[in-house]
Amino acid sequence: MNAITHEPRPAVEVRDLTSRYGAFTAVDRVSFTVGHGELFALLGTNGAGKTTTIETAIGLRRNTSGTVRVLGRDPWKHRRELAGTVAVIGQETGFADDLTAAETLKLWTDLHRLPPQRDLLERVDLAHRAAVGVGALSGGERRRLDLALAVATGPTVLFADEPTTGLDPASRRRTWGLLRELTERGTAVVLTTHYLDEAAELADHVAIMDRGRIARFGTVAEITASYEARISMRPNPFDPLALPALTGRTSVDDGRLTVRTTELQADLHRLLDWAAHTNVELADLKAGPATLDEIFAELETEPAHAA
Ligand SMILES: Nc1ncnc2c1ncn2[C@@H]1O[C@H](COP(=O)(O)OP(=O)(O)OP(=O)(O)O)[C@@H](O)[C@H]1O
Repeated sequence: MNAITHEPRPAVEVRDLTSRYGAFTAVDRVSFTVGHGELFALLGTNGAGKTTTIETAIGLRRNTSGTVRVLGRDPWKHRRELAGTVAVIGQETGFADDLTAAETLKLWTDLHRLPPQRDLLERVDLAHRAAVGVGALSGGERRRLDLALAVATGPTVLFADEPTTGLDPASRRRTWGLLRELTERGTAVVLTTHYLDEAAELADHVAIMDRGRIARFGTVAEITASYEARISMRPNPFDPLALPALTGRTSVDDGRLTVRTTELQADLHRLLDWAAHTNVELADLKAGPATLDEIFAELETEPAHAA
């Protein structure tokens, strides 16, 4: 139906993308590529530039400099041609607000000459909202309807801006299943999210944006491995001077002891051993890699990027 064919080149190529709002640089020389069947997750603090990047990639915003190619095309110039193969979650669907969710899905499948797919509303937890006008759906429900439309057609590229924000854990997992189904069918997915577990679950590669730049890139495991692991607890009784020798750095905040360490297992062993021998209770003990919040907090303390 459309002239865009699969090419060996990446589905999405962003090179040195810079976007300014007046004098303010919201996206600063960002580069990444996404292959067919790959899921690329963009994470970042609020205002890091994720939405601006996505809006540029779907042709809603013109970049100040750099190049953006989606299926080899400039999305700003070829948005209409790309519309048949590129789907977007999180922007206006373009459907009439007074059509119900069920009517919207039927119109969509009819337009694409697909058989009716009534179970799709159920799969995105919208069966109970089937008769509700699209205009009366919440933001999260609209994103799920967008996802149902995307799953129905199996787009070549899907841009999903925070598809799971506001969903309960069970709905999030169902959404993950549908996104995985799409990548297995070859769809390239660019996802923005505020959740590291979501990126860990789904993404082949992750970029963490901070103040317009990609501050970290890799798999979630690679990124978290580049930060010290954390052990934290509320020792009871607590005498900071009685702690055993540890490899990691300790800090105390409001009775909670935190150890930042590159030797998680060894330091945890030392602490447990010490607690057993000294009859100290390690209340609310947590141990594991740095969380996204901790990574963001550390990024924020890094100096602003050099120009
Ligand atoms: N229309 C605009 N005019 C001026 N500044 C803008 C405009 N839109 C966004 N910005 C600024 O550009 C920066 C990047 O915004 P953007 O929405 O891309 O970030 P984000 O990473 O998607 O944030 P969030 O997670 O909060 O959605 C922010 O500092 C924001 O205030």
